Amino acid sequence: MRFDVITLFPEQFRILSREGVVARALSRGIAELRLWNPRDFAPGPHRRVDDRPYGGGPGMVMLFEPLAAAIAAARAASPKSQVAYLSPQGTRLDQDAINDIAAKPGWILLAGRYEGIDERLLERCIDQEWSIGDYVLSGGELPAMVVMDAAIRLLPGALGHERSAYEDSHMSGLLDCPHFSRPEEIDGLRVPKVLLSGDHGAIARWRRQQALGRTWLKRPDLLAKMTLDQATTLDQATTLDQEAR
Ligand SMILES: CN1CCN(C(=O)c2nonc2N)CC1
Repeated sequence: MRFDVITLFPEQFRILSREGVVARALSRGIAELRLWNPRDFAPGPHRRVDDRPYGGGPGMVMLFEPLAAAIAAARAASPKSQVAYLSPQGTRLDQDAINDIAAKPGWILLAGRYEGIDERLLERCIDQEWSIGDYVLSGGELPAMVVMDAAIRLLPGALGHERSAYEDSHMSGLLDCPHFSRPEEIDGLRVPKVLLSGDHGAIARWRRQQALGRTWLKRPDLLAKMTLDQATTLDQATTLDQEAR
């Protein structure tokens, strides 16, 4: 899977290639990342990438021409990729959306800055607009990294234990179950006995019950979204899990 990111701050993306799941996926060729700086596509000696907004008002707007040229160059390099702009006005991303994103061959992510981009880019050059949440950040770089992290970890081979991605929160439509590790007791707080029993069926049932209970208490909206067939799939997965262990 390939990501092309259009950003005025390519250095920010160094963190992705340093350590962790994404860095490992990049080093193994499971995912690719190429960065495009609009300033390299800005004409004239000053290579302007922003200017004042028509109609007045605070801040600056990113200019159409350099971004359109950078998008065209990225499209030429990644012809199978669609273009997505990260912004608070975009479609709010959830795990289902990330699953769909991860199923595509690649994405060109436009990370905006300042007050935003010239609106005509959305009409002429951008295929999708995504938001990572209803709050305003200082730029689109962190949202782009959030999308890359969430999608790349789903790719085959990206995580050590293939099933981990499936068992994570939200993958099954539920919140995650509680996790415990050594020691068995901390300040009178003991690890649930079932987790020490070695009975994998009982452990799987306990974990599913905990996930359902937590979701009911913390995010009942997720349960409302969950269809009966998903719940059945969850049961089947758990049964398969039991048989496999
Ligand atoms: C121009 N720039 C404004 C700030 N921004 C966001 O707040 C954002 N992006 O994706 N989800 C979000 N929330 C990115 C774009």
